[in-house]
Amino acid sequence: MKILIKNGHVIDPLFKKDEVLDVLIEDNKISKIGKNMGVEADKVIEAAGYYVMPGFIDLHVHLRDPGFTYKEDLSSGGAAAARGGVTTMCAMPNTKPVTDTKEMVEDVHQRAQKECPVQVIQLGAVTKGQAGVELADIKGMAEAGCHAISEDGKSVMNASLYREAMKIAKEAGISVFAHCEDITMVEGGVMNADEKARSLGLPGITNSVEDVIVARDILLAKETGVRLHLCHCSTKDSVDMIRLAKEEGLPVTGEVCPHHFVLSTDDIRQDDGNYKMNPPLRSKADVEALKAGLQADVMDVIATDHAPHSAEEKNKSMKEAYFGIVGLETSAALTYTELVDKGVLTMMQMAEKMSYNPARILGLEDKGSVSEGMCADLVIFDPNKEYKIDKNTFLSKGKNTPFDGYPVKGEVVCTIAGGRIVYSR
Ligand SMILES: NC(=O)N[C@@H](CC(=O)O)C(=O)O
Ligand SMILES: [Zn+2]
Ligand SMILES: [Zn+2]
Repeated sequence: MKILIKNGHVIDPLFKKDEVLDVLIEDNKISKIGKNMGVEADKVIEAAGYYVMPGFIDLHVHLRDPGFTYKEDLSSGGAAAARGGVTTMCAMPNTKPVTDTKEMVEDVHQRAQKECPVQVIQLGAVTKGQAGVELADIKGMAEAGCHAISEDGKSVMNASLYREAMKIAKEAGISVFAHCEDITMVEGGVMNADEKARSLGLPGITNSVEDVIVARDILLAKETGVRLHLCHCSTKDSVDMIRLAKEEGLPVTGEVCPHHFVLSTDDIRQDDGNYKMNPPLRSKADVEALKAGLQADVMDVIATDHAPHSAEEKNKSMKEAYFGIVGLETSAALTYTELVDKGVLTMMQMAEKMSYNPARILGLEDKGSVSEGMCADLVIFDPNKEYKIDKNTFLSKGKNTPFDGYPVKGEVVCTIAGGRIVYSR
């Protein structure tokens, strides 16, 4: 199968290409890139006025499969990813049972080949059952291709055990993806600890709940030499600590989720569970620090933390609702609208943070770039389309979003994964 994408504005972070070009795909590879190519193809896609970018690589997705498939499964999560321009995604292991063995990682990888239109990389848990007591088979899961371990949903509170896990991960050549939250400090908090929480009569989560674990984990990464990726950073001090770690040359990367750079605690108008996520929406000062961190490339990755839940689990008060919101189908539009269109990031930086840098973190040599010989994972993006986000159009089973009705600019026109068209507007 040959697909020719004509006249698109190619953004390639690897060779820093930023110009109108044609892209030819043959089978699952990008075979040729050039100006006004006159080649025969089975399918020609006219992309004038659109960006052609490397398919997005989302390092942080909850696919809920196995065990919570009423919230999402490989197929519905895959459809949502394709619609969002995501061609590779990392599935977090807080499933039921917890994904903590080599066999479970292999099972998801095998099923995903049939059930999911985009690539799934299943991450392994750090401890058995995410119970924080005994280490999971990190080496075995690495052999099964997990690329990283994560206890996401919580932190491994026993620093000695975590340090041991880091040593094994380092040895196995995989990364640690850290959810930073000192559970002993949460004290029942459901949103940012501030005036808004007090006015709503809700218990708050302070910034230090995140910051003390960010500090600890950077120090543990320094000691063990493991590649550390800090998930869903939400505070100014997280950004500052990652800056310092990078200045020291440590292999530390930082992730920001769209909801944390678009919304602040001020946007919470009432006690609505769809505004509840972990970490919570923070102050305006934190939001500005996250944006500045992204702009300065202190923060490397934009990932969704796509966390689908059922309507019953979310349409209630903050105290009762589960933590988490969906993100796969809103991430590109929110990033373009809030960061690129407003001049915070260039289009190249968007491609770096949503594709190139994640590919480097995962060690995927043939992804994250629109250049000859690379895997044919591409997204065609229309930067001019203006519309309001409508949760009823989501292909995800999860409709839990605070962005329903939110005006955005930018839409995925077409997603190509492994040389196959997996989504078309
Ligand atoms: N982010 C969330 O609020 N929830 C996530 C867990 C997590 O990412 O920590 C979930 O699994 O629902
Ligand atoms: Zn988390
Ligand atoms: Zn998560």
